Amino acid sequence: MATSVAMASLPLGRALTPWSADRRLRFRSSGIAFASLEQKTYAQGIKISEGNGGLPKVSLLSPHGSEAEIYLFGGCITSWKVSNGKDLLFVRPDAVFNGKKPISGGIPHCFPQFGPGPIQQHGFARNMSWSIADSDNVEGDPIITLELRDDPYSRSMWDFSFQTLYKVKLHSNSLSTVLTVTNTDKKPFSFTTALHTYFRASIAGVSVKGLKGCKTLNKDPDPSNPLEGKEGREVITFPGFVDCIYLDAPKEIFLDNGIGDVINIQNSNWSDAVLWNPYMQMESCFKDFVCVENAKIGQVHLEPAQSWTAEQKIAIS
Ligand SMILES: O=P(O)(O)OC[C@H]1O[C@@H](O)[C@H](O)[C@@H](O)[C@@H]1O
Repeated sequence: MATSVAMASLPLGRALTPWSADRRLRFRSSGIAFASLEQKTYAQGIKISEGNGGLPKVSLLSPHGSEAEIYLFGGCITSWKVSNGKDLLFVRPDAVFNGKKPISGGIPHCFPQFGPGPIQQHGFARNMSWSIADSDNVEGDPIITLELRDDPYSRSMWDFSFQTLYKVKLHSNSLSTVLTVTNTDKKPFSFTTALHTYFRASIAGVSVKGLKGCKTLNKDPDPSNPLEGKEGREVITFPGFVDCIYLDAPKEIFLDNGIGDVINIQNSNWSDAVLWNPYMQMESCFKDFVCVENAKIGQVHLEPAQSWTAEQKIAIS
């Protein structure tokens, strides 16, 4: 039976955005934020706790044994474990949890710019604190909806009023996310976006299937001036540096992570895909992950009050 616990957006979440050092210190020392977060009632299978660096973390726990963790800072899913306990996502060893720099790993947001472009690489959404807008439980599957709105920090880079809602649902063998961007301004805006998913992997054994025939924009060697091409391979492997955009990618692609799992990556309305492995640029960890990203590389144009939505579902067979 579906249980729904609707909550007002936490004003504190807004107050914590952007996550300046002063605010973080106040947050950590006073405990007000946690008290406020912990006092709320959440749907079954949802827990709020203090994560790395004292940052608030949402845990989703499924009765089937799967688990996910999401940091409100960046709205970043940092862990997705299926019932065998193996984490299918990867957080880089150099990741910091200081509420100032984006968390490097898991599923960071790129919004409102995939990049490169006029504002910071991958935009500011991964660098701001999201709030909890709602929680739910449908037939045992926990669901959390996070929200991000503009504030002076975002406005300093991108002067628009917006709302993004990010609904994360944990199933027994999959994790689905729905991202909705709404123009709450009086003027139109355009954006690009991506879910920059870091999958745990053994790079020598990694392959991606399903992208043959796509138009490509190869960011190697020059990310600002990508080379146009067409993917001719059924099976893409990662023998060296890879940084490539696939335009009009299919609704389903398959990742063999080289450590025993085939992950089915489905999407609706994420029109493009990105494959990235930094190879020797990240000598200490490139062997342990691959990024397979659902993206929207062409500008999404929204008139006032219009919304754009895209869904991603990652599942193991
Ligand atoms: O910001 P991060 O997590 O280090 O990722 C950077 C990489 O992200 C990828 O999505 C881009 O295609 C690369 O060009 C870029 O270098």
